[in-house]
Amino acid sequence: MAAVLQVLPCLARAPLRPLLLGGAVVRLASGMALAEQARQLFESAVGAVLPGPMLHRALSLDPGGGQLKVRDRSFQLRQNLYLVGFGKAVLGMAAAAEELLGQHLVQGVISVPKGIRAAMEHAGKQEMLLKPHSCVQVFEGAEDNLPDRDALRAALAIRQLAESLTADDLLLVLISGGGSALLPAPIPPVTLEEKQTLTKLLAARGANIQELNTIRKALSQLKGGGLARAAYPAQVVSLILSDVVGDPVEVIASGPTVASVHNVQDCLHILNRYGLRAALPRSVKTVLARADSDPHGPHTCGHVLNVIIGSNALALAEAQRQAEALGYQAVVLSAAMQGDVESIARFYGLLAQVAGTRLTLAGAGASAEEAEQLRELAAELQLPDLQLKEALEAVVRARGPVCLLAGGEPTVQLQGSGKGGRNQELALRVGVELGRRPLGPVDVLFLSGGTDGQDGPTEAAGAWVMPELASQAAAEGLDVATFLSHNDSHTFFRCFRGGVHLLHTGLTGTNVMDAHLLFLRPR
Ligand SMILES: Nc1ncnc2c1ncn2[C@@H]1O[C@H](COP(=O)(O)OP(=O)(O)OP(=O)(O)O)[C@@H](O)[C@H]1O
Ligand SMILES: O=C(O)[C@H](O)CO
Repeated sequence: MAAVLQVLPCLARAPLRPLLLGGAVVRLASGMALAEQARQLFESAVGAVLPGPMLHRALSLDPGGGQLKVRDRSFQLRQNLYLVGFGKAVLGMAAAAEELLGQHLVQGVISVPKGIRAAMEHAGKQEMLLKPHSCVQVFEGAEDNLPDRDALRAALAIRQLAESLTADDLLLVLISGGGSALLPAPIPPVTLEEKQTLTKLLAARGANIQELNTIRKALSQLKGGGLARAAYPAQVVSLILSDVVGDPVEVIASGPTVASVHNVQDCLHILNRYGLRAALPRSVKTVLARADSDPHGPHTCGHVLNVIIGSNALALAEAQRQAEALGYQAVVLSAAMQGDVESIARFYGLLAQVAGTRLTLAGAGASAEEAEQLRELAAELQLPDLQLKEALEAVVRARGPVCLLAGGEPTVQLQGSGKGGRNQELALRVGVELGRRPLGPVDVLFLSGGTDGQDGPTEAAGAWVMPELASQAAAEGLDVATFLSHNDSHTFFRCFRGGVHLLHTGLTGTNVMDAHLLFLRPR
């Protein structure tokens, strides 16, 4: 994420509104190009979870300025407000907090990705930057999302500030995705390098974020509630931007203000599962053995208020509202899209086929076989919040344009050395799926984008596709299957039709995983 130096101003556009002409709502859905609408809805999703709007929704000062309200809780302010933060979106969150809290803020320390201030400055995103003489100290580190010496220095400064607080103080903690790598404080004798190696090995062997962060918590002074313990007896309010499916506060950034419920057995199971138990460094074994005999048991965090202030579901809800304003029948399918990218692509292909047929033939038992395949695949994917039945019912009722929205984080098993990201790979695969299925007399478009504005190590946020993709590509001499076999989706989209299918937003300053938009418009 840190490598991108360009942020386009398009995300600052006003929210979409239906046009009012002579009192009548002009249904833009019938006129505006689908691709442009898709881009705008994606931007509206991201706009709902930008640091400024999020912080303003979560925090308010009473008119006298003596009380800080966080949701339904009030905190007395008397030169006792401190701030720490860590994560990819925390620079903008801290800037918004500083703007809102003004001189009430006594001191702060944040840990953010390397190069992020320069990137935001370069893009003219002043609202993502702290004021020139800010009381918040900024550390940049964790290049490539890996803990490093700079991030360690930041973590120690954060710990020092937390430990200096008293029972009269209030600590505001800003947390977003990428926070784990930006807050490394291994328990001695574990070294930073040992922690780095173990994390890399677990990730490379396919450990999911829950497993990875369980291990990180066991080896860290600040994760798994450690930061909250360091700040005790001060009150702690954590404002959390979720980048994990289901918004589990104990997993996001490894839950530094949430008491850990895992024990050493959980860690050993995970290390066993990935064949890492036998080769553990002595230091790691020592720390795990010590934790096992910890007479205090799990620590509580009664002095902490953890609040999710931004999530994928929130972003999708805003895009849904805007789609409805454009005249679409809009349904959120799921904010927990997880699984192999190939299966997810097949899911969207089948969904477009079933929905397309129902939309144009009004149900009537059409595409029963595909509907069954779709249900089976949905069951296999085990998406906890999937609203498939509701979405298909809405399609039958619609008799007009439909927008199905979803979000989450599919997985790509990297096989080739190509350039791409999970959104571009998903879009490309969905393009192929759409091309090989009968969809009926309906225009279909699928867009997939990373809400942080950077999909994998590319400068694009994602891409959009239509059913004609594979045939148009072939006419240009591009073989989609070859690009896919090398995970080379970005190279494909750069070549295909001069790159017009790429979604470019630049770094957005937020991150709530990915958004998927499927449009069906009867011709
Ligand atoms: N060539 C490629 N093709 C497809 N996916 C890729 C490719 N290279 C990397 N990826 C995927 O990109 C992801 C890493 O990129 P990125 O930094 O955007 O994701 P992330 O670490 O989950 O961070 P964030 O949550 O901020 O998006 C991984 O899921 C990885 O599998
Ligand atoms: O930092 C982390 O642990 C991941 O981004 C999940 O929040």
